[in-house]
Amino acid sequence: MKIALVGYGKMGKVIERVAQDRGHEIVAKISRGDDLSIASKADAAIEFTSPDSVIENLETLIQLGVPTICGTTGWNEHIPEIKNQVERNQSGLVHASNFSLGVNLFFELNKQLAELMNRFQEYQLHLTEIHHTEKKDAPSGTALSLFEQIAEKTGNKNWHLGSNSSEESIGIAAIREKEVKGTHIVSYESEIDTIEIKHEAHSRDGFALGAVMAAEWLQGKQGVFTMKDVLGL
Ligand SMILES: NC(=O)C1=CN([C@@H]2O[C@H](COP(=O)(O)OP(=O)(O)OC[C@H]3O[C@@H](n4cnc5c(N)ncnc54)[C@H](O)[C@@H]3O)[C@@H](O)[C@H]2O)C=CC1
Ligand SMILES: O=C(O)C1=N[C@H](C(=O)O)C[C@H](O)C1
Repeated sequence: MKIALVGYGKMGKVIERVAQDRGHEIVAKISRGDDLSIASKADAAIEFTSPDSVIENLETLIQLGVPTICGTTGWNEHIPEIKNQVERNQSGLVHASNFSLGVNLFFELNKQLAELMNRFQEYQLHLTEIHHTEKKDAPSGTALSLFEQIAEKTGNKNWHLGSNSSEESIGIAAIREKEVKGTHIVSYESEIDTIEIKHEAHSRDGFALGAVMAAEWLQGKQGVFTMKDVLGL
């Protein structure tokens, strides 16, 4: 498969290695300010840039009709308008706050735990995410996905940045430390004890492998998908 990398930062570089190991060819490495139309010669574009660039990039890639994988976080409020554009142009898009197999399994555990714990009001829930100091968005896209999964099971509608939750709102602590690839913790705390589930990425390879597998899976498909569709969860 011919792949165009849109964004050649930390993730773009790992995706290049993983894609080449799987026998794919990188036909374009697109940086900020470059002409995106070069991506039209690729079978798939893999977009990992930044929250201020992603919407313009996606709009152009959809118009070019290039099947697109988007890992950039921090644009959830634009999902409905991007979905409309994909449908109008009959193109294909996989987007996910986290492309790793481990986190997508963790998401399933999170939903099951939320359903169980919702019956026990003595436990208070809070979320923690830890990332490297260069990260632009807070909370992380993955933490917001964890929150949305819990909200769907419990009806809890609000979150705020911080480590303490209240009756009305779940606290999401966003911690920034050098070199941390991505750690997410869901904690249920009572006076007596704490129940926690945790996912810790040891490298960026899992995110990159998931993105390349999503590009392989998307070939010949139309519509908007997430990693749940790719993995058949
Ligand atoms: N969904 C997932 O599994 C994962 C998502 N991410 C997300 O991916 C994004 C990128 O992460 P990193 O690679 O760590 O960031 P990074 O800052 O190392 O790399 C981003 C690159 O995109 C470039 N860029 C910015 N605007 C651009 C544009 N308009 N066209 C082309 N290139 C442009 C930047 O100059 C930079 O080189 C972030 O939003 C991050 O949250 C990161 C890891 C996993
Ligand atoms: O910026 C990162 O690095 C990461 N971003 C994603 C997120 O916001 O959830 C996924 C992963 O945790 C790494």
